[in-house]
Amino acid sequence: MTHQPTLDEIRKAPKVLLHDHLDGGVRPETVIDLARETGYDGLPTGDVEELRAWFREASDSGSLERYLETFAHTVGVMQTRAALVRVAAECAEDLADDGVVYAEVRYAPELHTSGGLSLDQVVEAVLEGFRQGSEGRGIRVGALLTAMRHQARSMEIAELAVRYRDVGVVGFDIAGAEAGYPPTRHLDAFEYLQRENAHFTIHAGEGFGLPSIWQAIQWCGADRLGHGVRIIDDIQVAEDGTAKLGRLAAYVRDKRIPLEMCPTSNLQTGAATSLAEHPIGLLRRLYFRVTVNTDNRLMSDTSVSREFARLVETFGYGWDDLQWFTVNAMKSAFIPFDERLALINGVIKPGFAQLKWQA
Ligand SMILES: O=c1[nH]cnc2c1ncn2[C@H]1C[C@H](O)[C@@H](CO)O1
Ligand SMILES: [Zn+2]
Repeated sequence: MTHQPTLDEIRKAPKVLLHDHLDGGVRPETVIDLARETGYDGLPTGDVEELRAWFREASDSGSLERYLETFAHTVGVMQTRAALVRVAAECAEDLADDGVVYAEVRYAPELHTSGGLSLDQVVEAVLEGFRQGSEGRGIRVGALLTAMRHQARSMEIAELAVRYRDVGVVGFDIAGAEAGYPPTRHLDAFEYLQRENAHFTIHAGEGFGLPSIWQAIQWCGADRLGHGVRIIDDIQVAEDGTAKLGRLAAYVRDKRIPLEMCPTSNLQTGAATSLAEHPIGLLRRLYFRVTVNTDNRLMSDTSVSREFARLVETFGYGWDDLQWFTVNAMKSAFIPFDERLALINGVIKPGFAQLKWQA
């Protein structure tokens, strides 16, 4: 290994993204275009660069609740079929340009019906956009349907996810403010999904701590954890660096439960204080099944490559670490085993081997 991977080299690596919100990754210029086309008049500015900076700064609030307020503007312009097709197509294009070869992109269908679309029409529009944007670009994009945890539509959304599972929807999720809205509030939806042999992840351990993670896994049966950073509260590190895992942390590691970590987003919402102190460093050292994600590319002005580059800079990671995160993510995807394996052996490993050879 001669030098640390640079951002340009990382962009060329075949990457996998499991946690990315469609309404958190809209291009600023598209937000402005769509606002004009759909008559949305709530934007803080009509200038592309100012709007890009506004999202980044307004999201730096240190609170998940305030961070989520910025979504009013993206959701506000995503209320027509044409807008949803465009945003989804551009999402697939942007991820492919960043070198992502497999992505699971999530959004909440219930937030996109105020212009008169039905839930089914919302799902069909987004799938069409992913299809258009992926075509010929060497990327596969699956959808995760999110239910908002403060609302009461999770069963309906879970049924929607099952209905569309053979045509591009690969799983289910709950998102929104975590404190006060525990995962068990949606237990019926999770039990339904389990009976249907369907996959789901749960945002847990981001804006709230261990009880949320415990419920997500032990009551609801989550396959993966969105963020999960607060699992760190169940790990004690002695002065000599040795770590003692509590029962929940040990369970998460032993069962290889994937953690969808989103470092930059966590700094903005206050889930972590600095990148150097971000739990990802310890969790990677302890071989938890860590994956690296963007959460919201617009709000965090980021990409998978940039998240990787920041980790390289902070923790001194090399190609082997980046490949490890990537293989972890591919193993944790919600598509069938044989398809995951084909991507690992046919795309990811050869891609990283070439970059390592060139380094
Ligand atoms: O990091 C997050 N935690 C909880 N909820 C989130 C996060 N990022 C986005 N959301 C919410 C806001 C979006 O409107 C919704 C669906 O993508 O999910
Ligand atoms: Zn998220």
